[in-house]
Amino acid sequence: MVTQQGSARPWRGRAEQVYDLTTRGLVRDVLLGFNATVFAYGATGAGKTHTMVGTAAEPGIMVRALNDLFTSIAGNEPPHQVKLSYLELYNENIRDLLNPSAGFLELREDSGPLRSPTVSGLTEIEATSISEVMGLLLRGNKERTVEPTAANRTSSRSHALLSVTVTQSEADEKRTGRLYMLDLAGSERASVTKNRGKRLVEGAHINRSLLALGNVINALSGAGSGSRYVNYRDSKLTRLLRNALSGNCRTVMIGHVSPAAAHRDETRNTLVYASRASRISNKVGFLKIVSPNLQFRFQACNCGDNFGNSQVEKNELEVNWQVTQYRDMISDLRGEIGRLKSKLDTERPSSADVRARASGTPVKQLREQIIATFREQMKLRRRLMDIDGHLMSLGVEAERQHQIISHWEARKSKLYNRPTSRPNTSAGAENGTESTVHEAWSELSYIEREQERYVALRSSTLRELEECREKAIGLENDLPEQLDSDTEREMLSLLIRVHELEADKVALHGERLVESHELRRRADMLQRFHRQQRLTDEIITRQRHIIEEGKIQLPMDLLELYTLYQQEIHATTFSTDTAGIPYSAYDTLPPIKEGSSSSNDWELPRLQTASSSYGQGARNSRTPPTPPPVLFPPIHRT
Ligand SMILES: Nc1ncnc2c1ncn2[C@@H]1O[C@H](COP(=O)(O)OP(=O)(O)OP(=O)(O)O)[C@@H](O)[C@H]1O
Repeated sequence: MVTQQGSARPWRGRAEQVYDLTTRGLVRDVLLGFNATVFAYGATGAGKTHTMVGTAAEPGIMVRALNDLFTSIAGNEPPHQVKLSYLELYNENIRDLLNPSAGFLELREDSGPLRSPTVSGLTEIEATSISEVMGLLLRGNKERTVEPTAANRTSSRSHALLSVTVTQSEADEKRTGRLYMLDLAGSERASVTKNRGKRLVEGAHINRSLLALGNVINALSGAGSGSRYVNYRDSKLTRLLRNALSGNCRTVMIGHVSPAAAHRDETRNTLVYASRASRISNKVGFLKIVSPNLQFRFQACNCGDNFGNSQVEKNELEVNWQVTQYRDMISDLRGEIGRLKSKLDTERPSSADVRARASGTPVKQLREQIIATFREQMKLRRRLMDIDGHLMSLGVEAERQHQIISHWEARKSKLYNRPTSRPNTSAGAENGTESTVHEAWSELSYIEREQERYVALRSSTLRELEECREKAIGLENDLPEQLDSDTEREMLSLLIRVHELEADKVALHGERLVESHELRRRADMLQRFHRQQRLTDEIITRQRHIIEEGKIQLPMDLLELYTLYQQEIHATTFSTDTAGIPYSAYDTLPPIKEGSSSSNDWELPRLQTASSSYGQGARNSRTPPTPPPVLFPPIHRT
C-alpha cells in the first residue's frame, strides 16, 4: 500500500487503519508458523519512521504488532516463546541496537538451501510480557542513528530491522514464525537534503543500498527484458532481505510518498517500485496436519516461483510423504508381528484336550480364511495410502490456487482484507488477470468437492480396515478351539512370516523410492552445476578480455589459479559425470598444449578469437612462441 504524507484528512485513526491493512494479518500468520516481513519504503521525510515506529500518542506498526502478538498469545497453553532482536544498518555496517557496545557485527549466510542471512553475535532477547518488549523497543530506538537534515529534522540515517521470533512447542510439533519489521532510511537527493561531509557519505550509502534493493525488486518482478538473475550481493540490505523478498515469507511493502511537487521524482520512483514489488510472488511455507499421527511441513509453491525450485520442492515433499506412509505401514505390520508372537508364546491347551473339542472346520479352510483376511487388510492399507497421497496433492493444488487469488487481491491493494464474497462470475471477467482469478476460484471449488469426497472415502476405508482387523483377530482367537496346539503354533508362525515378508516388501519399496529420488536429485544438481559452470566461464572470459585489453598486470597467485583451473577443466573434459551425462559444457574447450609456460608471466594467455586458431603461434612480439594454454571458451565478439 502507499501512504501519503500531508493529506488534508485528519491523521487520527490513520495509523490504525494502516496497521489493519498491512500488518494485522501478518501477525496472525506468524502465530500459525509463517515468516512475514513488513517494510516501509520512500523518500526521506515521507513518513516511514512515523509509520513503523510512530509516536507515544499514535504508535506505529512495530508497537501495534507487538501489542497484538502478546494479546493473541496471552494465556495460551503451551505458552509461546517470544524472542526479539533489533539491528541497524548504518553505512553498510551492522550494529546491534539492543547491545550497541558489541561493535559492528558480521553478516553471514547459513548453508541451507535458502542461504538465510544470519548476523553473528546479534543479541536475541526473550521477552515474556508486553511491557518488557516495549522497553526493548524503546531502548533500541534510542540507539538509532538519527540526524537533522534540510529534508527532515529527524532523519533516520540507517535502516532498522526489528525481528520477532515466536515459537510454540507441543508434544511432537514445534511451530516457529518470524516477523521482520523494517524501517528503511529514505532515498535522498543532495540538492534537497543539502547534505555535506558525513551526512553526504551517509546519503550515498543509503542511496546505494536502496538502488540495490530496487534492482532486486526489478529482477524479481521480471521488469525489463534482461535476464532474471537476482543479485542480492550488492548491499547488505539486499542480503538481509533476501528471504523476505524471494523466500518462504509473506511480505508487505508500504510505499511512502509526498504530495509536494518538489518530491515528484521520488514519488514516481516509489510508486514504480511499489508496483513492481506487488508483482513479486514468494513461496509460502505452511504447516499442515493431515492425520493425528502424521505431521509434516511443506512448501506450497505459487505460480510465480522465482528460482524454478517449485518442482524440486514438490518432489521432495511427495517422496517424504510416501516414505512416511511406508514407515507407518511397516510399524503397523511390526505391531501385528509383536502381537502374534506374544500369542505364540502363551501357553496353549494340550493337543489331546483340543482334539476332544475340535469342531468340524477343516484346517486348510481356516488357514485360507486367515490369509485372505490378511490380504484384504493389506489392500485396504494401500488404498488408504493412495487416498492420503491424493489428499496431499489436492492440498498442494488448493494452496497454489489460494496463492493466485491472494496475489490478485494484493494487486488490488486488498492484501489481508479478503473480500467476503468471491468475484461476481456473472459479470464476466474484465481482463486476463480477473479471468485467471475466476478460474482459480472454480478450480478451488472443484478441489474442495474432491477433498470432501476423498475424506469420506478415507473414513469408509478406515472403517473397513478396522472391521477386517477385528475379523482377523476373531479368527485367531478361535484357533485354540478349532485346532490342536501344534497346528495352531504352525498357523501363527505362518502368519508371522507373512507379516514379516510384507514388511520387508514395503521397506524395499521405500528404499527404491528414496534411491530413485536421490538419483533424480543428483542429476538435477549436476545439471545446475553445469549451468553455473557455463556462467562462471562466461564471466571469467569477459573479465579476462577486459584485463587483456587494459594490459593489466596479474599477480602470481591469480596466474596460479588460472593454471589450476585449466588442469581442472582438462580433467573434466575427458570424463562424464556419475549419472553418465558428458560434460558438454566443456566440449568447446580446446585441448591443452604441452610446454605452455610463458616467460612473460605477468601477461595473460591470449584469448582465442574467431580469426585465430589454437596453436598458430604468436600474435605479437610479447606473446610467447608456443601458444599458452587456453583456459576458457573463445570470446564471440559482436
Ligand atoms: N502521518 C503523519 N502524521 C504526523 N506527522 C507525520 C506523519 N508522517 C510523517 N510525519 C512527520 O514528518 C516528519 C518526517 O517523518 P519521518 O521521520 O517518519 O520520515 P522518514 O520517511 O522516516 O524520513 P527519513 O527517511 O529521513 O528517516 C516527522 O517529523 C514526522 O513526525
